Amino acid sequence: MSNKQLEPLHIVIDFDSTFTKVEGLDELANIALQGNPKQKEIVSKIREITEKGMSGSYSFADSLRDRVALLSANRGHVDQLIAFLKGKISDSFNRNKEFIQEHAEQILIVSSGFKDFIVPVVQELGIPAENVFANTFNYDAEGNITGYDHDNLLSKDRGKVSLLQSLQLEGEVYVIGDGYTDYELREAGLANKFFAFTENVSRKVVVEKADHVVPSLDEFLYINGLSRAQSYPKSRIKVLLLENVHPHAVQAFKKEGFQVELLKGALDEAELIEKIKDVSILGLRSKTNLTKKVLEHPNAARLMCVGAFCIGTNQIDLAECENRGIAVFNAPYSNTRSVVELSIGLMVMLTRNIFEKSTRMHAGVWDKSATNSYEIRGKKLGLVGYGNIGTQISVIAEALGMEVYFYDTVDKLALGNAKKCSSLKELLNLADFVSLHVDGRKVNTNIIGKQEFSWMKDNVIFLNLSRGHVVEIPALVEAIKSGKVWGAAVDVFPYEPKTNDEEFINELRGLPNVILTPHIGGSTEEAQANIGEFVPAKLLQFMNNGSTYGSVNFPELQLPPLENAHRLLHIHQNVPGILAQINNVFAKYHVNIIGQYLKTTEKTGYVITDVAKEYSEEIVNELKLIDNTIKFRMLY
Ligand SMILES: NC(=O)c1ccc[n+]([C@@H]2O[C@H](COP(=O)([O-])OP(=O)(O)OC[C@H]3O[C@@H](n4cnc5c(N)ncnc54)[C@H](O)[C@@H]3O)[C@@H](O)[C@H]2O)c1
Ligand SMILES: O=C(O)CC[C@@H](O)C(=O)O
Repeated sequence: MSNKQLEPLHIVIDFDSTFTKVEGLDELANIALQGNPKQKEIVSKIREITEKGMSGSYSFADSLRDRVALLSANRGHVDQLIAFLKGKISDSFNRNKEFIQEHAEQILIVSSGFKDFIVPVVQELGIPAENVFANTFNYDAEGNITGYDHDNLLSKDRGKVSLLQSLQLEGEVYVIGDGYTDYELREAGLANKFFAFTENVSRKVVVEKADHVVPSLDEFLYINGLSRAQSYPKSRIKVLLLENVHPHAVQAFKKEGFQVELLKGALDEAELIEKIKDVSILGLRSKTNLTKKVLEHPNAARLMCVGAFCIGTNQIDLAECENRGIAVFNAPYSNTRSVVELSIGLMVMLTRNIFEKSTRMHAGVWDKSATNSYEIRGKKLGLVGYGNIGTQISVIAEALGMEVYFYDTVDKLALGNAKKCSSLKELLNLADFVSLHVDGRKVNTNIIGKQEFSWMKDNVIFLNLSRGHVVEIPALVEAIKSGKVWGAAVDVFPYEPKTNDEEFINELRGLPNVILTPHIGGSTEEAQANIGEFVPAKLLQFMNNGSTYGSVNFPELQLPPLENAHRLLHIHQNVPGILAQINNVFAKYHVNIIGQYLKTTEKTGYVITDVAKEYSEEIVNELKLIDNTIKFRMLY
């Protein structure tokens, strides 16, 4: 990436809420007032004054005077603040440390905050103390802050303007900041451009005045053609997260600078077509269907990868995603344990008829009796589907003294003393408990219907925590009403409400000894937090270095980190000769290949090439023009 000549350029950067994520004085008050019963009140007063000053609705000099008067801080507090602020440097500044260090001489920190804490923090990224222009505190002999230097230009109204006038900088001056006082430099004709920095805070009055709004330092560097950590600023890449995925996921993407939108509920097809416009990364759970119709809509043209924040991926048209070069990832075992625990608990609740007893107790009925209450110990558990969940239930159920049998369409290793059945009928014939744990492929629709219920023992206990369409609901209702099924627990349904505001309508409502749960088998704090970390990590690996390890629809490649090279990712239809064509392009332009990786599925090929040379547009264009190319992208 060519680096624009910086020689005649000065970059003036604000400190509070720009270089760091927070306002230094607010945080100093927070530290100094620890243990003070009025801490909250005073800190919020200081915050209020800061905000008024920053948005230009209060004289700066008055705001500084009022805030320092409320502080009650000393040198020790300033030291604590420095340590705190070092951990609060804005993510995009940390990411671009190399640029900052390299051009430190041309970067000026101009702040109405205090050198006392600003200097040690900006020095972390290599900016020298003499390039920091800010106020200074006065201290008494005990080290208490007694005030500040009122002669300092930066303590006065329009202080930044006066300071810059006095500096008489030569060449272009670009100002990056989040406050109105930063914009004033442009207004006064002292800066050629003002960049409103919105990574930490966005103020309407400031944004409206800006030449450019930059959600990160990467964006500033990109706009100005300067060297940077991200080849294409992530603030330009949209991430859409649906169905209230865990906040960890939002943080993971925000930390890297992506533009993230989180929606609470699921979306139907039409809504998704609308919202997917310009989205590159999509996160969803079990209730949003990513269909062919959505994928082929021009709005979905930028989609690069999809994260299912759950185990099941039946809601996603995986084949169509593959055709379009979109890699799909899921969390294959982050909520397994939660489903297992609930299944075991439900079996106990059902055999003791606990829910009915509890409901009657709430109505004042004391019915102490052992009639129709049983232990699960010694009973036969029949597991349909012996995958991650089925096998874990098998182990725990056996530890509780159950006899475990299973049926799986694939030949599976029996754990412990579990016994394999050779047909579904054999399993259903012998089990006292039947629990379904098959995956949600279409072919599994209605695998349990009238006939299968007829094969079950009388008074069977039946559980479905897998997928709703796997069971024919009218047949289950019939089996419950006829007494064939003595108790049932159902967590998943052929149709599930999109949000918590929609009514749950199903024929199973109101039946005796039937526990209904709103698809919460995997909904524990632990599982959701795990998923919220696991899935973004996969998506970020794909975005940042091209790895597809763990993808459910894509050639899987685990790639080494990219060091001092460009990485070119070529996704194509799996037809003969593509690799040769790619390499012919490199040979034609005398580009030396440092590393090359290829993986294919029946339909798709994925070639990753690491090259040392500066890339040229011609190479990129020729690679894109190779017949049968689906997608092409470049990483540093
Ligand atoms: N209720 C919830 O909140 C919740 C949470 C997590 C997972 N799930 C669902 O639980 C199910 C199981 O999850 P998992 O992680 O164990 O999946 P898995 O893929 O590890 O296991 C599924 C097993 O079912 C077997 N199978 C598929 N079709 C079958 C059939 N017709 N008959 C017998 N065996 C069959 C497969 O061979 C596989 O061994 C999935 O449908 C998943 O979506 C539900
Ligand atoms: O959380 C969800 O929406 C789905 C949970 C579960 O069914 C899964 O597939 O992991």
